[in-house]
Amino acid sequence: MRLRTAEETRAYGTRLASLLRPGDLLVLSGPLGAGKTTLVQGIAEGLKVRGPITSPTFVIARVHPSLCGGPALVHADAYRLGGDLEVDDLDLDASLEESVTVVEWGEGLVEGLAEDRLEIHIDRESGDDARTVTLRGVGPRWADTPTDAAQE
Ligand SMILES: Nc1ncnc2c1ncn2[C@@H]1O[C@H](COP(=O)(O)OP(=O)(O)OP(=O)(O)O)[C@@H](O)[C@H]1O
Ligand SMILES: [Mg+2]
Repeated sequence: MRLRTAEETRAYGTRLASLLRPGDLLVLSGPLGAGKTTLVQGIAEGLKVRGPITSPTFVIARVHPSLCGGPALVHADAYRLGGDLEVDDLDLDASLEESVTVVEWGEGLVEGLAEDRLEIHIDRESGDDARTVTLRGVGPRWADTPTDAAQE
């Protein structure tokens, strides 16, 4: 899926949110400035959670409670975790089973956390603002979920 502007990336995240359920884990990878946090902003809008979504620079993870009785959004930045600390160790004021958890830079770090996860890779293209997003659902949770539903 090609996303030409930051606005398109946000709108894509908002559509993606309609597929999400409590307990879901999303692993976002891609180079610096790819648009991972931008995508999370769209997901947050779709989930109707309290913002703002910013890069979790001084904290490892932030909990964004729902504004409508739905799941909270846990937004973590594994870039700062460094080692193999697990999100479960963070002692967040939220239950991961009841939340949607999104980990930026989680590739290679959080795989052991959950057998079910949606891997989202964002790549930059040279020259302009366009990004390419690739989804890969892993585990039984995603086996029957047509993730391309978010592509329309
Ligand atoms: N098509 C696009 N999709 C997403 N962001 C875009 C796009 N075009 C331009 N941008 C801009 O690129 C920047 C992406 O920043 P963002 O913080 O979302 O990236 P990131 O992947 O989270 O970076 P980091 O690795 O530092 O966490 C923003 O300033 C955004 O406005
Ligand atoms: Mg970011």
